[in-house]
Amino acid sequence: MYRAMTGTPLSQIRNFSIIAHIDHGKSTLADRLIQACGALTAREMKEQVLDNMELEQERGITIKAQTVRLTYPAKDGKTYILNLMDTPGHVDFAYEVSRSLAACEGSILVVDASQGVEAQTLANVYQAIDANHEIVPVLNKVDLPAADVERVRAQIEEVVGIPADDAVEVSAKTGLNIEGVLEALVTRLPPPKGDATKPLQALLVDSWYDPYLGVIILVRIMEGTLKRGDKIRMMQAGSTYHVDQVGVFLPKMTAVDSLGPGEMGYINAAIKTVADVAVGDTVTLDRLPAEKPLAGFKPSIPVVWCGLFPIDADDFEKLRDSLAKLRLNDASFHFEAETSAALGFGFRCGFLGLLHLEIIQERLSREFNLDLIATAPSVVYKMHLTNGTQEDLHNPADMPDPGKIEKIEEPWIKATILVQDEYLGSVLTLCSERRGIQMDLTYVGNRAMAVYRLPLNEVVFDFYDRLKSLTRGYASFDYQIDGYEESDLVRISILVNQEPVDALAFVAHRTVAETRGRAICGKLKDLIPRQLFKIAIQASIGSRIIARETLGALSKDVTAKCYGGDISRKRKLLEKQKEGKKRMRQFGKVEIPQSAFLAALKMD
Ligand SMILES: Nc1nc2c(ncn2[C@@H]2O[C@H](COP(=O)(O)OP(=O)(O)OP(=O)(O)O)[C@@H](O)[C@H]2O)c(=O)[nH]1
Repeated sequence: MYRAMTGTPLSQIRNFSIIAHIDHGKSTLADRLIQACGALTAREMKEQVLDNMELEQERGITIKAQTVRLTYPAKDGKTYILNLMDTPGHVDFAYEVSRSLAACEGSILVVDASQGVEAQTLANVYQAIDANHEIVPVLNKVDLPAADVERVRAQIEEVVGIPADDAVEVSAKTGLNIEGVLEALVTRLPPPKGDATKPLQALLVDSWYDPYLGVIILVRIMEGTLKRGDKIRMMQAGSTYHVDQVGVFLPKMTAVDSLGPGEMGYINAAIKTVADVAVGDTVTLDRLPAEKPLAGFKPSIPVVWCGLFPIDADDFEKLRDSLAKLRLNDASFHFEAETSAALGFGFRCGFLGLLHLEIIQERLSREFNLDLIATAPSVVYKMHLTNGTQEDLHNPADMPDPGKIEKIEEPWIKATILVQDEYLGSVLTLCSERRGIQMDLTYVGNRAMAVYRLPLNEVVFDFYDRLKSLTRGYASFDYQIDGYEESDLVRISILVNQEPVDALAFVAHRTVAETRGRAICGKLKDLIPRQLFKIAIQASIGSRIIARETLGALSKDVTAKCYGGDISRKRKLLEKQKEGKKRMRQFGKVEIPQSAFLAALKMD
């Protein structure tokens, strides 16, 4: 068994995260640091060891925070333990960034020297500053001809507001000056504090399900010592467990005898499911508990909800099992059973954001082979009812009668957008179309930085896609939830052949209700195949119809064109039609194709 480097003084431990805008080279740099510290031989060095989920590798994004312990013999002659916490780069996972930061004393800020400061660079730095981190700026990709080190250095000072004179210039790709980063970690970041003899206080940073070992939890020891065989207690949850194993990531999981203050490692303690442990909780010893828990961080709350329904009703149980399996490794994702008059039995699912939603949906179809209909994503509204109660509305279809509603509050965000001057006009128009309120407009080098407050409802569906297409992919975007505000919101119902289609119901601000209702009816007219009879497609607020389209009747015989006796061709056509029908949903007498659900709600 690997023995802990017991006796490593705190002064020779450094705990750090790497923060960066997406694609600035965080994972590549992490790999280089691991390689430089000899944790893996070149042959073992699989590309991007930290991004180990298949989907993560394919999409090139980091979803789950990971940690690695490195051993570095520094120029001062001493050997240091460097604990690296990986952090995800995308806005949806900002919460995971904050908990990784809480476990460290410092951060490396990676900025692509050919791109400069981006929206997430700022958002991440502010989080690191909030966590009292010492920050080491690193200018990456200096091998690129387009790298402009001096310009980006000045940007970091002006826009980010931290000194960048001694920013480390590296190329994570070629391996240039990786030692400069390691030396900066040792000389510029503070060592952790803590007392090995105090009662145990360990921050629960992450947890996941390992098919062989069961639930693994990742902790950062703040005070005290944790040993194999100890009985631990979760201070907030109150539950207790026997520790079967403690260990560190080298980056392979390696058992050690004990973990002391300042260290990061894992605990395996026969915990049944990830839902039993709360990230942010404090782990202490049952026989000698700490007086109080550590200041945890806010729990992650799903902000975007949508319904997931199996296309084939027989897949309902399979969907339930698959969702439960995904939840084992992702406690931030929520689901509860739901019934829809239109779509049958399914689940209402909560996500941290749209990317999170997309990832879960893709994993369901790819790993579990499920064909699903997803309803339009919705934010969580706070409903204040006339009877004095308050409830959270996750599904527009459940909205109470307008007469029972005193007021409705909706979530707002603070968004930061960086964009080239030439696209600024269209970005400002997009923001104001989405009820945005401009808070600030400044310049970062030759790019504009617009700060807006926007209702989240206007952003969840296609804001990011629209922003990207308006700016040909150049805009960078980041947001934080920024409170709830009362708003004049109404539920718009869509009726097909007089039948309300609950899965198409949505909530919108009264001022845009009619335009959106009309747009959706218009789109549905093109998306719903003609039937043998005329169909009315309507949008309504309560009993008031605000838009109407009529779909003319048509008799459609797919085999009409095959006269003659070619039976096999006829059969093929009919088979094809049957396949198509499987992808439709019957509403009264009308069949609506699956593609209509999302397409109808896309705004142009
Ligand atoms: N030329 C050059 N390319 C680099 C360098 N570092 C990283 N890259 C490339 O930049 C791209 C993004 O790098 P990643 O390490 O995946 O970026 P990341 O910041 O980890 O991205 P996320 O994990 O999605 O947050 C990859 O194609 C890398 O090969 C560098 O120093 N020079």
